[in-house]
Amino acid sequence: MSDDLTKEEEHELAAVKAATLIESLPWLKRFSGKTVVVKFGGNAMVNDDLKRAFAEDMVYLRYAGLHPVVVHGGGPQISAALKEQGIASEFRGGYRVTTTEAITVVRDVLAGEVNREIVDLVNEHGDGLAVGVFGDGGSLFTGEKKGVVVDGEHFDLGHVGDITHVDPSGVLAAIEAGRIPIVSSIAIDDAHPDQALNVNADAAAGALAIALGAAKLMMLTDVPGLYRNWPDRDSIIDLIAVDELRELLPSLESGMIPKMTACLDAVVGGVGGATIIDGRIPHSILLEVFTLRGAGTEVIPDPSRRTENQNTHAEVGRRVPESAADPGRHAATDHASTTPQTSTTPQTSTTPQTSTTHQTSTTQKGTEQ
Ligand SMILES: Nc1ncnc2c1ncn2[C@@H]1O[C@H](COP(=O)(O)OP(=O)(O)O)[C@@H](O)[C@H]1O
Ligand SMILES: CC(=O)N[C@@H](CCC(=O)OP(=O)(O)O)C(=O)O
Repeated sequence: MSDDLTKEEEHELAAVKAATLIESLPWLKRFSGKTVVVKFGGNAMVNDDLKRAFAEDMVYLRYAGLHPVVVHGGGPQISAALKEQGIASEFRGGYRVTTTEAITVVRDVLAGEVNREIVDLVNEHGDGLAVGVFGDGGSLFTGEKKGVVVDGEHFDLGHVGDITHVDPSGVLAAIEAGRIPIVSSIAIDDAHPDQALNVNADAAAGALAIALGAAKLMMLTDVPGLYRNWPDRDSIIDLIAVDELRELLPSLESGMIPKMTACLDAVVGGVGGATIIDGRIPHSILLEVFTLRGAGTEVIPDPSRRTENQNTHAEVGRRVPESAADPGRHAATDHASTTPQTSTTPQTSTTPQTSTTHQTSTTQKGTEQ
């Protein structure tokens, strides 16, 4: 403890630390032995201190008895590589238009550079626990091409796809071996199995969380959470049930569209809860998992549709508004099971998403990140 502190201050500080530790007890009990999927976005990867804090968090979760699975993005890193090679890159409705020339770069950056970097980082703190898994290896992700409708106009996105099939056996084997899988968001194109598809990393994290029957999905990003009226900073949402999110979805912009769609699909698909977290705050994952208040915006199931896996929030009384925490209705289990879904189709979306045409967006992500 600091020499500058009085004895009384030292005792107070110790009491705060003890209170923080003991606050984590219900969450340790709740999540120990459970799988949590963490989406690590490219925007959260630009700072070395944050990357190190993220790696420490993954190792901490593992040693606390949870099974973290990382799905990473790499949007800014892909943009930089494409620019360096003089390949044009633009976004439509939150998705990168990916030409035949670009898909090779996308795969090289995600599976080569970014995946290896995260594996190395986690291994620095975690005694070799991390293992890299490529989405298009061992048929983890299979997908089909998708297009997007923006302002009523249909756009071809090239080698971009939705995941239609997840085979999580490789990831499950890694989890069972006590490892931390680090997964890149590339899929095999079902129509052309020798070709890769560029899959939005949020969508990949959501699909994997469903297939693993995860207790939680956490998405690290560069804002404190979801804003009802973006960019009005007073409109941050702490907790949102899927019905309300479904209504809000058409008003969202750019990168928030795939992110919130993935959260919605994950929770509808049986994942315990999905949270958007500010990745710019060091150790925000630990705050989300182990504190009563949590962090960011949490998406929860509608009360009448909760599964056993999804009772956690209401039971512990965390952030749940009265309307969403109707204890009389918790037992209802009218949809997805809590057991790992293996090779079934994970996209149980009730959002305005189809396999070929995605959510209409009123605005577009810029041509370069
Ligand atoms: N309603 C909203 N609430 C919060 N952020 C929003 C909203 N609508 C659009 N955004 C934008 O979405 C961005 C996050 O998406 P994205 O850039 O794809 O993140 P990441 O790279 O972390 O996946 C934010 O930085 C913000 O600019
Ligand atoms: C289709 C599509 O847009 N794919 C994304 C994949 C990477 C990603 O999602 O990275 P972030 O999570 O860092 O944004 C892209 O090419 O940028």
